[in-house]
Amino acid sequence: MRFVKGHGTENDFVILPDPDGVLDLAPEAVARLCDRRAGIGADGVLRVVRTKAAELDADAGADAEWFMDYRNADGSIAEMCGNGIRVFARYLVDAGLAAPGEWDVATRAGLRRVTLGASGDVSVDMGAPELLGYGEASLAGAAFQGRRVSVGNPHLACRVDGPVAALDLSRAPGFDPAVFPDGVNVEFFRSVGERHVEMRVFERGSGETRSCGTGTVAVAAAAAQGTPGASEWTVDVPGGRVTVTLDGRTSHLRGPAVLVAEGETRPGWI
Ligand SMILES: N[C@H](CCC[C@H](N)C(=O)O)C(=O)O
Repeated sequence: MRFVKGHGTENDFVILPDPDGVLDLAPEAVARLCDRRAGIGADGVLRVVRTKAAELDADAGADAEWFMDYRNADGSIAEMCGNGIRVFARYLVDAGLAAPGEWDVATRAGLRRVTLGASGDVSVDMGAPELLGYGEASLAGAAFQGRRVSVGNPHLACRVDGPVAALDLSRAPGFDPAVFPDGVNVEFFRSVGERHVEMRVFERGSGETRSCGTGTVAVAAAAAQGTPGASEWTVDVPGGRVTVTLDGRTSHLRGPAVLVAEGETRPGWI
């Protein structure tokens, strides 16, 4: 099986070109690919399939040639991946399967419009983040209050006072499954300047990652509560820096997308 390895602010992915949708990607296979010791190693898998070859609802990919089939490292399926879609778009242009410019990608959260040149950063219209009320997470017995935000996938954005580097994310944060029946990505963020935050994240299905694109949008939306009009936010994550723009109608995420390597898995390994 041919693969390409890429990352967006060190949130890394195994890209599986599958234009005709012939790969039957079982959760166990995804977990093996993502295993950082026995496999290739990644936070998730991006299967690249033409929408007409994907099992999508009739209208889901009507205006997009490509569907991003995103999987978390544990093999679970998630609705959307903000760093992943940047890497996905960069792969399509690099592989000559799409031209630089602006076009839609189909995802399980709906169409997402990407804008990219022949190289450099990628910008994505991430849709309107939905502030859904409040929730709580716990770390080592301490409770953290946060805003529940949907970016197509579920987030809990918890503001903290001290450096996020001081938090122990070696274990999953606790949360109420009655509030988050489908699980949740938990972000911890602190303001470090005007419209400038730092963040760490414990992702649903992948554990702590160096970055979470949908999470940066959730954090910017939570931090911007009450900020009138459009605002541009700088979000520092352990893996780098992204820019989130909120305009009251939708949100845009802009950041790097790097292709690192490509190869073939050994026959019979997966
Ligand atoms: N773990 C997330 C999906 C990946 C999100 C993250 N890698 C991003 O860049 O948005 C979830 O289960 O909703």
